[in-house]
Amino acid sequence: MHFAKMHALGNDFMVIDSVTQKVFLNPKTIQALADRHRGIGFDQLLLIEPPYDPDTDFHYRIFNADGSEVNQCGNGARCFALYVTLQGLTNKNDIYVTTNNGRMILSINHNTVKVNMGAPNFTPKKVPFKANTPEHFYMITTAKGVQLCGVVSMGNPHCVVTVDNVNTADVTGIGPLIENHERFPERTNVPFMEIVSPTEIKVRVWERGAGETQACGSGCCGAVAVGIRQGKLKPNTPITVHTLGGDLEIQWSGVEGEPLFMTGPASFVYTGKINSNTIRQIRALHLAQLARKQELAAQANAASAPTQTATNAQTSAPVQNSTAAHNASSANNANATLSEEQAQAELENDPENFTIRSNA
Ligand SMILES: N[C@@H](CCC[C@H](N)C(=O)O)C(=O)O
Repeated sequence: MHFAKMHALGNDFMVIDSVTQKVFLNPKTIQALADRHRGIGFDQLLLIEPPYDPDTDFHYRIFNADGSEVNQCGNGARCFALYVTLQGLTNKNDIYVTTNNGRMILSINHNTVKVNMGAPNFTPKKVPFKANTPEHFYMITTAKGVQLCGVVSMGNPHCVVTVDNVNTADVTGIGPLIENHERFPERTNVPFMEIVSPTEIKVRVWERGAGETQACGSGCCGAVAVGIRQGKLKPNTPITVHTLGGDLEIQWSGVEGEPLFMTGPASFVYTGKINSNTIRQIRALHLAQLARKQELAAQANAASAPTQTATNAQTSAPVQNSTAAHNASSANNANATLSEEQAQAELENDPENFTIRSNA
C-alpha cells in the first residue's frame, strides 16, 4: 500500500489514495498504524475515494488515531488539497470535494490553502450537545470544576473553553473530561482559547480521538466562531490564530448561515510503501501491547484497592489474561511471514473492514 505522510502546522496525517489501489482498513488497523512507537504515527488518516457526486473532483474520509470515523478536518482539508495537486491528480486551483459533512471548496496557492469551512452551527442538536436552547455560554460540570464554554459544530463538535493563559491551561486534564462528557453523545473536541485582542487569539486543542495535537483547524475555526458570537472577537476581519504548530488566518462575518474561511499552510513530508505482512505485524504487536497495558492497569488497581482484589480476581482477571494470551499469540503468528498474497488475503478478509470505494 502506497501512502504519504503530511502535516499542517504539526497536525500530522497518513494520506492513502484508494482511487488507484485496493485498501483494506478497519478501526484496529488504523489504531495500530497511528501508533507512534510501533507504527507510522499520525493524528488522523485521510482516505481518498473517487467522487460520490459527479460535480465534485474527489471524496475523502477522515479517521482519528483511535480509529473513529469523523466528518470534518480543517488541517486535513489543506493537506488533501496539496496532496492531490502534488500527485498530479488535479491541476485545478479550486478543488471541489465532499466529505461525510457535505461539499467543500479548497483554493490552493502554492503551499497555502484557503478552505470554505461552511457555516458554524450553534443548534445544540446539530453538534450534538444536550441543551434545550442555543446559548452563547454554557456551564459544564466536570470532576475538575465548572467550565464556562461555547458550543458549536464546524461539521464536527467543539466545546470552546476561554482561558486566561493557554500555556498554563490544564488541557490534558480537563480536555478528556469534556471530550467524554455525557452532554456530548458523540464526544467532542475541546479548543482552549486565550483572547489576545479582538483580532488575535491563542488556541490549544484537545482533539476527540487523538488527544492534544499541535494544531486543529476545525478547532481554531470553532474558537473564532464562538469568540465572535460571544462578542469577544471582531466579525468580518481576519483573525490571527496562534497554535502550538504555527499560525492560521480565519474570517467570519458573524452572520448565522454564512460560511467561515480558514487560510493556512500544508506540508508534504514523504511518500512510503508498506506491505501487507508489515501491516499484520504492526497490528498484532500493537494489540499485544494494548493488552499488556490493560493487564498492568488491572494489577495497579488491584494493588491500590486491596478490598476489591478478590472480586477482580474472580471476574475480570481471567478475561484480561485470555485477551492478553490471544493477542500475544497473534503477535507471534504475525512474526511468521506469510506470502504477500496470503497476508493481503488475511487483511482483506477481516470482518471488521470498512467498505471502501475504489477504482482499483
Ligand atoms: N485535526 C482536525 C480535526 C480532526 C477530527 C477531530 N479530532 C474530530 O474528532 O472531530 C482539524 O484540523 O480540524
